[in-house]
Amino acid sequence: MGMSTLDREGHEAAEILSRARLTVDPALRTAVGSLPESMRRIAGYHFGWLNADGSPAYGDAGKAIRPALVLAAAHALGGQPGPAAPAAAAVELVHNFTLLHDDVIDRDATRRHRPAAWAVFGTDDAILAGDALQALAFRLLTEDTHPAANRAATRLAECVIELCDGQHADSEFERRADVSLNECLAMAEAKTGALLGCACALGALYAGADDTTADALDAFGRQVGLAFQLIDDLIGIWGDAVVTGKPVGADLAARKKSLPVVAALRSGTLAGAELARIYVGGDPLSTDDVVRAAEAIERAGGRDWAQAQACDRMAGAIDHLSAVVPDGVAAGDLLALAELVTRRNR
Ligand SMILES: CC(C)=CCC/C(C)=C/CC/C(C)=C/COP(=O)(O)OP(=O)(O)O
Repeated sequence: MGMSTLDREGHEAAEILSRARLTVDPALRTAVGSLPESMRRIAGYHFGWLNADGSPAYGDAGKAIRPALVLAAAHALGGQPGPAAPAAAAVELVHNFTLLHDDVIDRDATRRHRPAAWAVFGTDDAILAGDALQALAFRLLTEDTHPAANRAATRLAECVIELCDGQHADSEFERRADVSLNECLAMAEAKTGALLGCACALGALYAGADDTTADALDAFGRQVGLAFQLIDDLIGIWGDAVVTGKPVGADLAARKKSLPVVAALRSGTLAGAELARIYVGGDPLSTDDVVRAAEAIERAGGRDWAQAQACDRMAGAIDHLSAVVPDGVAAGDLLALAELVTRRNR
C-alpha cells in the first residue's frame, strides 16, 4: 500500500528537521565546547549530549524546528543553507536559553524525557547556563562575517526582549482572574511567536533579502508560532507523556492560563464556570481535579477553539508568505514545517 499524502508530508517534514539538526549541530557543539567546564557540563546535559555525571549521552536535543525555519526561509528566498548555519545555531541557542530559564520559572522538573537541568544542577546553575547560551548566540552572530550578521543580531536582540515580556505576561496571568482571550493570544505571540518569526526573518536576511521581505517572513513565522503554541497547549492537556517527554496535565495542575483554558473560562458556558471553580485556590490541582478540568475545558469548547485557531493562524501565515515568496518549490520546506506544527504530537 502506498503512503497517504499526510504520511508523505510528515515524512518530508521529519527529513527537513533532521537535515537542520545535522546543519546546526557542529556549530552548537563548537560553541558549547568553548564554554568553561562548569557551564559546558550543564549545557551539554541540557542538549542531551552528556549525562549528569559528564559521561557521553545520546539524548533528545529537541526537534530543531527553529533552525529548520531559518534554513527553509533562506532557501525560499534563494539562499544556501551553509552560510545561514550560524544564524540557525544562534536562534537554537536562544531557544535553549529560554527553555533553561522557563523550567526554573515554572518549576517544571522534566524536559525532553529527562530531569530538567535545574532539577539536576540546581536553579542557580541552570540560570547561569541559560545566560551562557544566550551569550554564545550573540557571539556567533558578531563573529560572523556575513553581510546580514549585524542586522540579524539586532533582530535577535529585539526578539529576546519580546520573549522576556511574553514570559512576564505568562507569569502575571497566573495571578489574575480576568485575563482576556486577546491578552492571552498577545502573550503567546510574544512568548513563542516572536522567536519563530525571528527565525524566518533571519533566514531571509541571510539570503540577501531586504528588511521589508524579512518583516513579511517574520509575520509568517509569528503566525506559525502562535499555531505552535496553541498546539503545545493542547498537547500539554491531551498529549501523550511518553511522546512529549513531559508530564501531561502539569499545566492544569499548576492552574496555568493556557489558551484552551482561557477560551473555556471566557466561553460563558456552564462548563466554563465549573472550570473557574476548579481553578480557584493556590495549591496544585489533585489528579482528579486535573481530569475534571480537562473535561470541563472540552465541554466549554476550549479544545475545539484552540484547534480552529491553529488552523486560522496557518492560513494567515500562508497569506503573509505568498505576498513575498514567488510560487514554486522553494517555499515547500517552509510550508511543510508550518504544516508539521499543526499536526505535531510532541
Ligand atoms: C525569556 C523566557 C524565559 C521566555 C520563555 C519562552 C518560552 C519557554 C516559551 C515556550 C515556547 C515553547 C512552546 C517551547 C517548546 O519548544 P519545542 O517544542 O520546539 O522544544 P524542543 O526544542 O524541545 O523541540
